[in-house]
Amino acid sequence: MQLKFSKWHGCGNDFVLVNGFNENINDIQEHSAAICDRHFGVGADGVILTLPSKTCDFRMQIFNSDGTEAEMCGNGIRCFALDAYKSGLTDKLSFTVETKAGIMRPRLTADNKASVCVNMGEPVLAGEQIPVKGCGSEHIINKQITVDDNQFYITCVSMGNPHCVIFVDDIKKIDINKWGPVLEKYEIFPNKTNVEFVQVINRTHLRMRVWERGAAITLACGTGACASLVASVLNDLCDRKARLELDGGDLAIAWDETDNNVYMTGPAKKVFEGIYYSE
Ligand SMILES: N[C@H](CCC[C@H](N)C(=O)O)C(=O)O
Repeated sequence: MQLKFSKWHGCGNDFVLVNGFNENINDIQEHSAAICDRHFGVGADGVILTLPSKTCDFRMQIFNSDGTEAEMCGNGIRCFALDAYKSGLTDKLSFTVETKAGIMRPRLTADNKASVCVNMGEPVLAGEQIPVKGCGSEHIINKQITVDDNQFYITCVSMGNPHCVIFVDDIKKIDINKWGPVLEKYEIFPNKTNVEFVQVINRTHLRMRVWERGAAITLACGTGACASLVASVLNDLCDRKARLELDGGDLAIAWDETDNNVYMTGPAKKVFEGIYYSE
């Protein structure tokens, strides 16, 4: 297989983007883990496909570096949108993208600097829809769980993909490599979950680190930043608009009170193009 791709990142969360209009992408999911391998492949947190859609301007598919398909990717869709515009697939500055998490609406800034605002839709809070087992339609806000004799207080939010948000006093003291995988696969999460650890700096500044479902620690997670903002508002720890400071950069997240949609604004950067060869 030969595959033309472009390599992008959003706050250091990096992706191999493949244009499904031109490339043969039939069995790409089974190759996605190999493509993402940082020694034997291109190296990335995920593979993102740009595809036609019957209902929207485009369709986006996202595969994690372990080969699993996710419903949505916040950093990825900013890269997706800027790539679609810069590669001439569209001349529109705002358009619709069909995803497994619903229709997303990226908007590019007129002077085409590499900042993209995305309407990420409404957060889902009912336990059974996130999903979190055994909670019915209850919202999971600051709920105590005990995992391997350790207590955690979790707030769960879906942005189309599941997130478990945990507030900590000092982000530097959390062993994410230990607790991330344990919580990702914890029994109450039937589809597993992304895990965000959040330190509240003040009511308009959150510091977040993430263990991503299917990708382990990444430098940033856009859907996770949205979920972290929503969880912080639900716990009255921050305002509805805040700076999310991630390992790889900052995102501006706002949960609009009038339309209940979450808006994410942040950078997207193209690093290189190439051809991937697989035996
Ligand atoms: N690992 C995530 C998908 C990528 C999301 C993240 N990279 C983002 O920017 O939102 C999941 O399985 O739900």
